[in-house]
Amino acid sequence: MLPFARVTIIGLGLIGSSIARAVRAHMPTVRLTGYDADADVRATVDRLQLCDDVTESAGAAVIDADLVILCVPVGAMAAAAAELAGDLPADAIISDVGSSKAEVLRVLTEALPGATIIPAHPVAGTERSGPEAGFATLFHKRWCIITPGHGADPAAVQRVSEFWRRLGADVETMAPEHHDRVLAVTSHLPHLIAYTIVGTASDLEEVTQSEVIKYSAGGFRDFTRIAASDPTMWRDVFLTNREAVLDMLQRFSEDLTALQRAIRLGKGDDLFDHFTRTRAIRRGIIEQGQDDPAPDFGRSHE
Ligand SMILES: NC(=O)C1=CN([C@@H]2O[C@H](COP(=O)(O)OP(=O)(O)OC[C@H]3O[C@@H](n4cnc5c(N)ncnc54)[C@H](O)[C@@H]3O)[C@@H](O)[C@H]2O)C=CC1
Ligand SMILES: O=C(O)C(=O)Cc1ccc(O)cc1
Repeated sequence: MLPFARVTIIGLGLIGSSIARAVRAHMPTVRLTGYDADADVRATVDRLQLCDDVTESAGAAVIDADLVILCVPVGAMAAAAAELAGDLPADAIISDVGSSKAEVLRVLTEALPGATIIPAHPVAGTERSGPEAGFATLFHKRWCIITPGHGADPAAVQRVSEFWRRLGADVETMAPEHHDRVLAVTSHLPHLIAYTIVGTASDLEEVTQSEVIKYSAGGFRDFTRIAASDPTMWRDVFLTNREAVLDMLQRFSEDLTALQRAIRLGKGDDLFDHFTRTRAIRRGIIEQGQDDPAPDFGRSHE
């Protein structure tokens, strides 16, 4: 049996439109309703026929939903929830796909008192945004982390887990605070480093922009892809996962300083040992079948 019959997606950008496409592909009988605050996005979703209905308000979109998924930037979750609060059916489950979880659970609980809130984070995406960037296979064999709060209804957690499994994801359940620490080091800090290094390279006086582009070897090219990620989305991630990111950043700075010192003092053995340890970590990731699908993930859909 399908976990949900009527699914509403609020926010029809990369992730929302990918969910719509994946629902169409894997659960074609589900009735899909969508709403986006941006009229151009609504028109695009209509043209691409990604939903059965695209409404003119958030309230109209949720009126008979049994699952509502908020796919807006994490800084817009509170406003999106407040907008639909008056029309959310009492038995509906509300979920989201935000990249940070504790703060989102807090604002959703505040905006929707008494609602069944089961947050989730599909750990799958690209640097692109908008409804045309989405694709149906985005979640295939990628993790989706469900982060229920204390006392969440286990049956509701099961239904949301089953929904994501049907979209092709592997599902794990985790406390929101633990999620935020794990993702701070595996996703948020790497994005911050990419944003930094691309800025550093472009600010160099003695190296021209065209040299940076022309001679960007593999490593730097990968950073430029990550640093092209959506500014609104990432601003919100850093502001809503502040403590965990600052803690990981502190540890990272200390480790960077240790490497800096090893270079300055010519301690080749220290550098070699460090690089040997990190090479083993990469090999472990590949052996577990969790390799990055490709730095150009998603481009084949352009
Ligand atoms: N981009 C990625 O790789 C991933 C993003 N996420 C999370 O997914 C969420 C959405 O990200 P994307 O789809 O990449 O962003 P996007 O920018 O492609 O789409 C967001 C959409 O939300 C709409 N929106 C903003 N405020 C709204 C509101 N109050 N009501 C209705 N619609 C509103 C925007 O008009 C836009 O169309 C974010 O919370 C992000 O942290 C999660 C996994 C991966
Ligand atoms: O494009 C990439 O490499 C990503 O890391 C995509 C991504 C961005 C945000 C998330 O919360 C999850 C995945």
